[in-house]
Formats: sequence, structure tokens, C-alpha cells
Amino acid sequence: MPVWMPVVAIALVDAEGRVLLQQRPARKHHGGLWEFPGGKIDAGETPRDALAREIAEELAIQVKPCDCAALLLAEEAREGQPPVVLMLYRATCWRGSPDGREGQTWGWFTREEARGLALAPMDRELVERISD
Ligand SMILES: Nc1nc2c([nH]c(=O)n2[C@@H]2O[C@H](COP(=O)(O)OP(=O)(O)OP(=O)(O)O)[C@@H](O)[C@H]2O)c(=O)[nH]1
Repeated sequence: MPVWMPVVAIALVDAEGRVLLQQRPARKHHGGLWEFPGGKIDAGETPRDALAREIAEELAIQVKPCDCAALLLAEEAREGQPPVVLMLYRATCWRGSPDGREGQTWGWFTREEARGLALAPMDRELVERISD
């Protein structure tokens, strides 16, 4: 088992400054909570490659690795499991229209609206730290 779990996620920001958040499937860790799209980085992938892959799988949009800017880092300890280290990127351009390909509920939210969601713990902190 790895000693830590690298996870990559993205704040997709639309023309009105809202971010895209989606709800985790009930059966998964943090089930039902809202988070940024993304996932675990596979062996041999760079964070940006992992982002492009996850976003295409989850939302059917194409984000070029060069259009992703590194933004924030967060860590979460987990009982009996390796800690998660989440690398959050930001992008304002992509190709295609988001479509929840894994059946997830998703939407665009202002910071104020995001505060009202049941966010995953790291995401609650990240939403506050994203600058305007
Ligand atoms: N994608 C994503 N994961 C997050 C966020 N915040 C957060 O705590 N996590 C946690 O990071 C881990 C990422 O796992 P994941 O389940 O999204 O990754 P994955 O799709 O590659 O996993 P899988 O193939 O096992 O389903 C989970 O423990 C998840 O709860 C976030 O904003 N985005």
C-alpha cells in the first residue's frame, strides 16, 4: 500500500466566476458529499495528465494540460489508510459542455452557494481559499 494517496482535482471556473462541483456516489468514501471533479493519480501519470483523463471520464469535456494552473494543496489524514494529498488546479477554458458521465449530480456554484452544500472536509477549506 502506498504511504500517501495523490489526488488531483480541478476548479473549472465559468464566465460568471462560478465553479463546477459534483456530488460523490453514496457508496464511495465521502459518499453524498460535494467535491471538485478529479481523482487518484495513476502510476506513471503527471497530475495534469491525470486531470485531463479524469475530467474526460467524469464530464466528457477536454481540458488541455497546459490550460490547467496549479492553485492549492490540501491534506487529509484517514484512519488506517494512507493520507490523501489533494492538488487543486484551475481552468477557465475547455472543449465541450459538461455532462455527468458517471450519473453524478453536478452544477455551477458561486462561493456563497457552495458554502451551503454538504462539502467534503478538504473542499470546504479549499472553497474558502480560492481567490476571486
Ligand atoms: N476527486 C476528488 N476527490 C476528493 C476531493 N476532496 C476529497 O476529499 N477527495 C477524496 O480524494 C479521494 C479521491 O478518490 P476518487 O474516488 O475521486 O478517485 P478515483 O475516481 O480515481 O477512485 P476510484 O477509481 O477508486 O473510484 C477520495 O477519498 C475523495 O473522498 C475532491 O474535491 N475531488
